[in-house]
Amino acid sequence: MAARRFVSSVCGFLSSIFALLLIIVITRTFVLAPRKHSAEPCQPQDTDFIKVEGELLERFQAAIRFQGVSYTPHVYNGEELAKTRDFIIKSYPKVHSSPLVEYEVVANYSLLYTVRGSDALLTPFLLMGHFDVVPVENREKWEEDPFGGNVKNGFIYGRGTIDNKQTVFGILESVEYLLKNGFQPKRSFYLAFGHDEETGGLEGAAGLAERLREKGVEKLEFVLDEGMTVLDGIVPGLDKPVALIGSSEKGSLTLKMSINCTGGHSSMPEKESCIGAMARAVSLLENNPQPSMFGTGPEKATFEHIAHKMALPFRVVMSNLWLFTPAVSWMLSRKPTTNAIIRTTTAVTMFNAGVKVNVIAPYAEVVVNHRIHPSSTVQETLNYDKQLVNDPRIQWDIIAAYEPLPKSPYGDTDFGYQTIRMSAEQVWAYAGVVVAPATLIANTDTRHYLNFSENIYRFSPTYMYPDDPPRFHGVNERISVKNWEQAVNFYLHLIKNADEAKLQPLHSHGHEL
Ligand SMILES: N[C@@H](Cc1ccccc1)C(=O)O
Ligand SMILES: CCCCCC(=O)O
Ligand SMILES: [Zn+2]
Ligand SMILES: [Zn+2]
Repeated sequence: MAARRFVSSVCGFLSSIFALLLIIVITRTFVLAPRKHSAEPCQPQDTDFIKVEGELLERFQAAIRFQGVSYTPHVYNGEELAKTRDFIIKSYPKVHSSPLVEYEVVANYSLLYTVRGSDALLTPFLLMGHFDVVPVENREKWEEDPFGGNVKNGFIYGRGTIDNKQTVFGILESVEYLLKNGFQPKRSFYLAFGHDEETGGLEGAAGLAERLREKGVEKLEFVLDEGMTVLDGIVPGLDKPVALIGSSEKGSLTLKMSINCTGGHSSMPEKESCIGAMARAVSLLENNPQPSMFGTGPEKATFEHIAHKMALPFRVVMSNLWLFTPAVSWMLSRKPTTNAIIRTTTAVTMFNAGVKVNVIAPYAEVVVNHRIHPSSTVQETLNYDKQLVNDPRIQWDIIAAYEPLPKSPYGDTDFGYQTIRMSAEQVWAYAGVVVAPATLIANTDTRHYLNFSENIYRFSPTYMYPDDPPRFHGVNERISVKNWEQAVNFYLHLIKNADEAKLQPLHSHGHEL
């Protein structure tokens, strides 16, 4: 009898707990208002819009043909970068002759523009990008010449089309168009185009930032660099495209692990070679990823901003991360793109060992490239690796390292973030785009500008489907002609939206870009 009473009271207790959980889950899903934006629609139609055809398309194709490759710090194809620089100066006559614009070459190849506004009380903003590119590997796997700028099936193929010539030339096309049409900005703005971003910007961005300081620039309203993109069909549970604005940026740690062995004749091998020991270390690193930080950093805000647009099951889950974090963390870990948002990533990028087929390798070295989650640090990342590998024979050297960058605000009154958001919503209104803050999973030149502003954002107007992320630094990098047109118009909208003294309600847009 007592046992029966005990069981029924336990059941009663559990069912009341379950009922309470259910009420919390439903309340958080349907009652807590999803994040709404501050801007209301119903503004006059904004018909300003650039059609990319003829010379606008040909100019971008020509830009892709320059092979301004940067390899390691201070090692790059200077001749091709000089040609790119000169092509820019020649191709945009209004930008380079308007009395509103001053421009100068910095560190031989980079370009700095000052576009003077009429209202000195408005704090200037900065738009930046880079025109150097990473080398091309596996050329035979490319469908089109990586430096041909050819159009095939509506796509412009080439190294740099999405990293990052679409930004540099999208900005230039929009400023040229605005100046041609008599645009007189109220708010001044700067343009900074670097020539060595792919090797850390030690000459370009560093020199451009120094030049801004020399010109007396102390504060920037906001900075926009390359970064996260528009993702369509990549975030699980979201059938709308999402424009992720990088309000934070991961840190970076590039490590070298090395090991020395006695070497000798391959007819008398030890039980384990240097190569074997290093292969074991690599296998441990790849099979034991750094811990998930999901829910501790900016990625939580990303999902809070998009939850209300997700399919119901996902919406319930994303609105109740207090309960579902482990499940969501597992789900996001399954794809490289979403996994990179929730943890410090580990990429073994170089493995060198061996000198001859019949000689025991006297040495082996491996390079590991970590991108550090904003909730972690360089030291934590290194400690994790060392404890995991736990091999006293291995020497650890840090090649390059810096902490995750400061987080920028994304509130309803933050001018920079809201201006970028509004511009993305205007350009991709036809697709029902959702905009959210996010962590940039890679790295940019923005760390050279931290002293000018707390409002630093990383967003490229690139529209990506599931098969596109591997094109970054990879094979068959390309951008659709339509997306190139959207990129130009994104910067056109951004510059116009930023020219207001304060946030304006969202312009309603009828045209599909
Ligand atoms: N943007 C490139 C190059 C880079 C690396 C590290 C720091 C800054 C830039 C990357 O993320 O790999
Ligand atoms: C994803 C955006 C690119 C990151 C910076 C770079 O590789 O140039
Ligand atoms: Zn790159
Ligand atoms: Zn880039």
